[in-house]
This record gives sequence, structure tokens and C-alpha cells, in this order.
Amino acid sequence: MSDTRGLLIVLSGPSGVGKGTVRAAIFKNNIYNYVYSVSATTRQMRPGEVDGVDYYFTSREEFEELIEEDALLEHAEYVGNYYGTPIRAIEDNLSKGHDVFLEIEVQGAMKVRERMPDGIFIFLAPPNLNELESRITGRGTDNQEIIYERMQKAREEIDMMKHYDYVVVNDEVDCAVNKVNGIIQSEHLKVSRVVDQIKLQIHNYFQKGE
Ligand SMILES: Nc1ncnc2c1ncn2[C@@H]1O[C@H](COP(=O)(O)OP(=O)(O)OP(=O)(O)O)[C@@H](O)[C@H]1O
Ligand SMILES: Nc1nc2c(ncn2[C@@H]2O[C@H](COP(=O)(O)O)[C@@H](O)[C@H]2O)c(=O)[nH]1
Repeated sequence: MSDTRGLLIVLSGPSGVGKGTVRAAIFKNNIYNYVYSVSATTRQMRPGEVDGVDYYFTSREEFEELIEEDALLEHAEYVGNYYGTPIRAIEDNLSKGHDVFLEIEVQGAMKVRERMPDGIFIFLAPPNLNELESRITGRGTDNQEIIYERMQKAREEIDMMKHYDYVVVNDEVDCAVNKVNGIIQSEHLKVSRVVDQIKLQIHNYFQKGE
């Protein structure tokens, strides 16, 4: 077990805002060695996606077993499919001192906030709703009906922004990446976190001498 517990980072926001794009750019270099939390989902795999890397693709029955076994930190039903965050890898990595990065939708983020209030909750916002719609449409993964549902949902999700710690407007990917990294690194420097680490080190030092 490391002296310093890692930080739980939750990047969330409406569908199509660019969470996956920003997360991929952060993990391309991964200069801060974040660990990505791979979610489970019942949705169909998209071309180019890899099981166990992008998601753990499961059947509805398998997903319901995960819920029964309490294996998920949170789960949500989103546009007809289940999505959920496996808890075990999160606990293992945080206790080893790794920062764990979750990219999830808003309902799930609010459940994580209840269970792990020490997490850092970052809302990725679109520059405007027309741009959001053209990003969802331009991605070419959803039909008109799903795009409509995702836009309806976006309205409610943007209203939840007030429950987050930070908001980053994803106008330009590199700029959003720098802001997200800046938030996380600043969180590491918070006096409250440093004080806890120093107290723990002092405690460990004097325990060794006893
Ligand atoms: N800053 C940006 N400027 C222009 N286009 C962007 C930007 N960020 C992302 N995009 C584009 O917007 C589309 C949606 O991005 P992405 O799939 O990353 O969104 P998402 O929030 O992860 O969506 P979902 O929640 O549905 O998985 C993609 O085609 C992506 O290339
Ligand atoms: N509550 C959760 N939401 C999740 C999780 N993993 C991904 N997501 C979010 O679902 C939507 C749709 O994703 P897509 O891949 O079908 O476009 C998106 O907002 C993801 O961020 C999770 O474990 N829990």
C-alpha cells in the first residue's frame, strides 16, 4: 500500500461533447500516469472498439449479475443500454497511489459523488448546443432518433453542471486537455491533501521507532 492514496477523477458531460476525444488525448502521452477505468456496457461494439480496452462488452444478463454481486461503483441506463464502473480496479489502483480516471455520463457521476465525495468532478461543456448537435451528427455513430434523445438528455445534463467542482468548455481539444491536467495537478497541491500525507509520513516514521 502506498503512503499516498491516488485521486479519483471523474470527467463527465453530455454525449458528444468530446469526453472520449479529450480523454484519448490525455492518455496519448499520459505524462501523469493516470489509470483509466474501463466500464462495462451492454451496448453494441462500434467499429474500431476493442473489448477490455474501450469497454467490457457484456450481455444484459451478465451486466445484471454484476449489479447483483455489487461489483459496480455505479451504473446507469443510458439511451437503452447499461453502463457501469467496476469497483475493484478502482479501489486497487487508488490504494496503490494511482490517479484513476473515469469518463462517465452525468447520472453515474452523481452516484459516484455520493459514494466517493473526495473525487474531483469535472464537467466538460460544449461551446454551444448547435456545436454539440453537429459533433454528435458528425461522428456518424447514431441515427436521427438517438441523436434527438441524446440532445434531449443534454439539456438535463447541462443543468447538473452546478453539482461539479470544475467546468471546462471543450472549444479546442488541446486547450481542454491542458485545463483538465491543470485541475488534477492543482488538486494534488491542495494543503488539505499535503497535510494528510505529511501526517501519515510522521506517523509511519514514529511507528517504525516503537
Ligand atoms: N474540441 C472539439 N472540436 C471539434 N470537434 C470535437 C472536439 N472534441 C470532440 N470533437 C468531435 O466530436 C465528436 C464527439 O466526440 P466524442 O465521441 O469524444 O464525445 P463523447 O462526449 O465521448 O461522446 P459519448 O458520450 O457519446 O461517448 C467526435 O467526432 C469528435 O471528433
Ligand atoms: N454512468 C456511466 N456512464 C458511462 C460509463 N461508461 C461510459 N459512460 C457514458 O455513457 C455515455 C454513452 O457512451 P457511448 O460510448 O455509448 O457513446 C457517455 O456519456 C459515456 O461517457 C459508466 O461506466 N457509467
